[in-house]
Amino acid sequence: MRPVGSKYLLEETIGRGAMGTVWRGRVREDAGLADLVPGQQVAVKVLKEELAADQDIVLRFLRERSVLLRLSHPNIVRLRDLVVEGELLALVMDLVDGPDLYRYLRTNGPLSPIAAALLMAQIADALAVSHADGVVHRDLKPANVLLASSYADGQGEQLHPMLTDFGIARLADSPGITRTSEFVGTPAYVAPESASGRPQTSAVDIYGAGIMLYELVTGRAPFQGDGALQVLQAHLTQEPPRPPGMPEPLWIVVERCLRKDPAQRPSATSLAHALRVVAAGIGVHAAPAAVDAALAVGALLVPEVQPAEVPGTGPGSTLPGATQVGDPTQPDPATQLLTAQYDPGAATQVMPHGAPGNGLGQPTADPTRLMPSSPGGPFATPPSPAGPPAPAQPEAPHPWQTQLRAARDRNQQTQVFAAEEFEPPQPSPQAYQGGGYPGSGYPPQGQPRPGGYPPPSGQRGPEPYQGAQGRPGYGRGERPPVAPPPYQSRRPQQPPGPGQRDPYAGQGYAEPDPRYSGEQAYREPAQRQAPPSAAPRRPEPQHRPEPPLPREREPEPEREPRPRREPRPRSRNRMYIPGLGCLKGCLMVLLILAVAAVALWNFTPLPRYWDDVHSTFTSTTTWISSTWHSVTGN
Ligand SMILES: Nc1ncnc2c1ncn2[C@@H]1O[C@H](COP(=O)(O)OP(=O)(O)OP(=O)(O)O)[C@@H](O)[C@H]1O
Repeated sequence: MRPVGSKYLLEETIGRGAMGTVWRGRVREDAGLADLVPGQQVAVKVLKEELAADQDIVLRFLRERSVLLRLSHPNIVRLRDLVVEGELLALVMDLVDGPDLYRYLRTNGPLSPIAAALLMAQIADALAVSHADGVVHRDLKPANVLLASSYADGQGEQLHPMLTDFGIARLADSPGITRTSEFVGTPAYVAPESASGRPQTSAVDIYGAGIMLYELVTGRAPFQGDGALQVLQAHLTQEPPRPPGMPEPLWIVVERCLRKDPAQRPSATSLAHALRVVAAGIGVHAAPAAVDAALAVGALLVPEVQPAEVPGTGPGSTLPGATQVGDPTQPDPATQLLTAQYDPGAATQVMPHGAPGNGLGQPTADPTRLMPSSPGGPFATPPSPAGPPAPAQPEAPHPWQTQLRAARDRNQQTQVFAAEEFEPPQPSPQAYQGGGYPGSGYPPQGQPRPGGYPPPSGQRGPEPYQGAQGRPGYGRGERPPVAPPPYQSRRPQQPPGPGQRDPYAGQGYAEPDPRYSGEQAYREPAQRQAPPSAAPRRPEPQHRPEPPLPREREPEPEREPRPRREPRPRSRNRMYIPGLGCLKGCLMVLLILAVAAVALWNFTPLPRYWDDVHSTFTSTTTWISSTWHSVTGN
């Protein structure tokens, strides 16, 4: 075990991201902390050494310490401590026992519109609190939403979304790491103003929430592209396509969140409220008033009066000579980057705003130098559009690369890797062909990914990460199996019986069957197992119980028509007589019985026994008749 500061011990790696390595750790017995118990498990994010070695980041880390530490909300992963020790910079936070939303979606497929709305409403709650405190997340994406297991009486396991990585994007936003022409973010979720170097406000988080909402329901982000810059350009120039099957009220919310003009996006508070109204009004059992309220949701989406600003962004960061997207005098960046591959699930990137002529409004920055990537990878340098190619120079390693290499050589325990080493394994688009979401890599709704998390909570066996044991042996890409949450649930067919309370009446989502717990309660009756005698309980529920987020009832999947039965092939025997098969069998049985009878009669003492029985019978009847005659006298 490795000490971090004087208060924590690192036990093992949980996962790795772009900014550092996340460890499962423990509070030391002699730590003497007010709000953490000795021995309590924590998650410790050890930032990469180059971040820790950056004076500017350390200063910002310390300056923002108090605001980040006081961010407290049931849907925010609580930051407990910031440790600065020599060249080590670490964030200590609550350990969350569950998968992140990105992994969850990849395993279980998209959510129903109601479940997605209710989940995002909770994320919007978290954003409302942080925006009120002046903290903009700036890197909203499913990988930054952790799903904590919680146990509520009679409801089994539920997954509770918690937003993490507040302030991290800002830490990486240091001149030592990024240049004025770069930003931190994940291309699929980046707001147009971030992509083009305009001032950023809390509205960038609302944009990220809109992208996430779209993705939760459809399984794919609205703006796609082969290269990162293509995706960024799509954010700037394309309108999001309305996905088929998305309920009108939910689409109204998504569309408003994805407005190019940040001033037209709703505040986090109004977004949370609107999403709950939508969730209540789009279910199959929604009351007419709830349906009407959901259709009028547009009126609830009011912009923030004074949005929190992201310091250091804005006109100052747009350097002279920058070109704008859509500038007809400049070559199209998309065509420059057609060969670059783009991974929508990739980790947070430090991205260039653009090279001359890339149309993204920023001057030269060699993308390959920022986050070292494999040749032809996400940030491969586009071919220079203008002038003859410069003579090939052996490329000097970027300071980051040098530092990373040195860090790896120096320190085996706190592992620091180059970005390309963290790439999570991506399912091939073919993996789920034949259903689901083309190109998303997600399995079809409700269908677990091969080798994914095993269903359901009732069948979940003892797991190595339960209770105080933590999650030994699981790194990024090796998260322990987690049962699907009630988001996957279905509404039971029967209404609640007499005297049974319907806890979800009027909310448009399912009533659980009280005889069952957890996911079982929301299954179709035919799919349920026998009711358990008692719902298993965890000794210490970690989070406040949330109402389950069941799926609305989905239409029965269309059954494939039965293949026409081929007529039975006729016997090749031309003398075929219908029914003879049966007759033959009967005759054969009779023959066997006859042979057996003859054999019995001839080769066993049966005839003798028969004679004995016969004579006994005859003498008995003779005796009975003579006795009768003597009694009656005739
Ligand atoms: N508080 C926590 N409790 C439990 N697991 C965590 C916690 N924070 C992060 N993790 C896990 O650690 C892994 C790495 O997280 P990290 O935030 O570093 O990377 P990321 O979010 O996947 O990528 P990025 O760096 O781009 O944000 C993820 O699998 C995440 O689920």
